[in-house]
Amino acid sequence: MKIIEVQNYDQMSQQAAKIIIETVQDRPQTVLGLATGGTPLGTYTYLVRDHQLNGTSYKQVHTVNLDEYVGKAPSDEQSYSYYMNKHLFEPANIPKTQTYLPNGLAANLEEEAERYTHTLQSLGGVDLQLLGIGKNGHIGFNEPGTSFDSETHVVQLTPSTRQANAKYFSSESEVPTQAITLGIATIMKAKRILLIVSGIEKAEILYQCLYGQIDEQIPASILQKHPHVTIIADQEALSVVNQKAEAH
Ligand SMILES: N[C@@H]1[C@@H](O)[C@H](O)[C@@H](COP(=O)(O)O)O[C@@H]1O
Repeated sequence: MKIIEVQNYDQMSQQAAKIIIETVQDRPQTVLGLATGGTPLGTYTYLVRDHQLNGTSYKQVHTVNLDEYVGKAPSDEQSYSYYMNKHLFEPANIPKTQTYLPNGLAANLEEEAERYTHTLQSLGGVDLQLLGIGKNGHIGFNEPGTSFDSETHVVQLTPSTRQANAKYFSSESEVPTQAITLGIATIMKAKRILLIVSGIEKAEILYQCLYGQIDEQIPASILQKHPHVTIIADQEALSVVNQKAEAH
């Protein structure tokens, strides 16, 4: 795993955007795996800025998102679909027909999860997967205890995740209780993974993910086994890693 330490959130966002831009310029038909949450927002801002200033084209790119809340329509401001359209797809002019998210309104959620797996396969898999990490070590919406062999599936969100994500809703009770997410095995099939981490509240879990036991209780710990992971983390997020390194 390659760890790039940066000073702060802005530098993390800039560096992550640089890697994505280079990947797309190098291979315009790249399949990008994308994430939501607060962490990637700055990265998307830099991608959009570069698109506007330098004209990097996303016309041939396909995007596959990690997850979507069950019960949220794309027109709903709290859906991940709405978030992606607003922060990246529209301002970077990515053709809508080439962007994919699970359908959180599907009548049969299990079938939708399977359909999403097929979509991903038909695209030939993800070339570069952007990932954030939840405070409990989740990736996508794969909560602690999820099998490392899991493919795309429907999940019950844990109280801690619903609490952490409540800041994007008017109250915690508004946070959906279920989501559809790419599984851990699905995420691990990406050719390259770019994990971005910022802030002191992720410092302990980042340490455990990078140097702790590979354990299903800490979903992101599986990344230790991926052959091509780059982690861009700021000083706060790396503070526990650095403290422990000094102590040795
Ligand atoms: N499903 C998303 C994850 O993909 C994301 O990594 C996590 C962390 O969010 P934040 O970046 O806001 O800390 O939030 C959600 O649960």
